[in-house]
Amino acid sequence: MFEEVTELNDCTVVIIEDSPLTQKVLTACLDDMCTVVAFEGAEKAIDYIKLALPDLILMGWMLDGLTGIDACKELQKDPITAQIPVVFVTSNIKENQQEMCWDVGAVDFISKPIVARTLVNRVKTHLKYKKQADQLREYSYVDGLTKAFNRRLFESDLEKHYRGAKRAEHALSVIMLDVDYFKLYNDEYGHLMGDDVLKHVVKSVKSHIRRPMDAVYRYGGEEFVILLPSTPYDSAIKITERIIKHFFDAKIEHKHSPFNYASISAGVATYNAQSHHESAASLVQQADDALYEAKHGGKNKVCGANR
Ligand SMILES: Nc1nc2c(ncn2[C@@H]2O[C@H](COP(=O)(O)OP(=O)(O)OP(=O)(O)O)[C@@H](O)[C@H]2O)c(=O)[nH]1
Repeated sequence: MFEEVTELNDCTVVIIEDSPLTQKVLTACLDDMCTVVAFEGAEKAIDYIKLALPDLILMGWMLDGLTGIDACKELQKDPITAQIPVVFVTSNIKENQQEMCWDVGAVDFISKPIVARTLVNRVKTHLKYKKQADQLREYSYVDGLTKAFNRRLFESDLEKHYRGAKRAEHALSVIMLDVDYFKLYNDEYGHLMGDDVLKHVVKSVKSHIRRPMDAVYRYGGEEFVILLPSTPYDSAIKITERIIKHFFDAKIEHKHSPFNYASISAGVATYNAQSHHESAASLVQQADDALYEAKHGGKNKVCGANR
């Protein structure tokens, strides 16, 4: 099931260590294998980790500012950074201190003085595990045919982004997309060609959503949903218009469509501080209602719920 993990040079290891000498030794041992970024203090390191999402953290026990234990607790609070394995680099810590490390999510220890070969092999093993875990997560959340994310991930991302939008008073736009006259397309050109059309929907979407948090999910058979966090209604409408145009401009022959080519319709709904959505589900329902309007108002177009 796994592709064998052989290349580690696209991995990043963050070292958080207040001793410049230990930092130097760790970096020198690892930087032939992967990218290494070193910090003396935990606060700056945490800011970097939240943005860069490295593959492994080598954590000192005492650091400038927060302790290694405090830094781990901070990383555990965020479900995304909590997934990054942490290895403590320590000299003779007591049993109860080791317990504290396990309690805050450490996956291993490396003892000082550093033995280069042990360090390299341990780091290699943890990086391989991390890559395999990432692959597995991806397989379980990605639709095999279209490579969009699947419905299961959509439900959890929707809830997460909806809560985030409410808390931060940001906008959250939801776009429902559906292929027009798709039953007729399948009947005329066959299921395999139909599958290619679905792949093309995702390609069109992916070429127009660029922010790291934007994502497209396969919602059902020929229906897709896009989540655009921190994206106001007008921008979501513009992006959707571009996606619809990009898809149509591929000129995929469809002789049973009045447009002669395959097309998609879309509905947009946006949560913002002024809108009245009781739940994330009601936001999706609004986008779905807008999609229904687009379908019944001629197709190959977008309708919005927040006009
Ligand atoms: N090729 C292919 N077809 C699929 C897949 N999943 C669903 N479908 C087909 O999508 C079609 C959806 O048909 P309808 O719901 O009637 O929608 P439609 O024909 O597009 O009609 P409108 O949406 O009103 O334009 C059905 O024929 C399904 O078999 C898939 O994975 N691959």
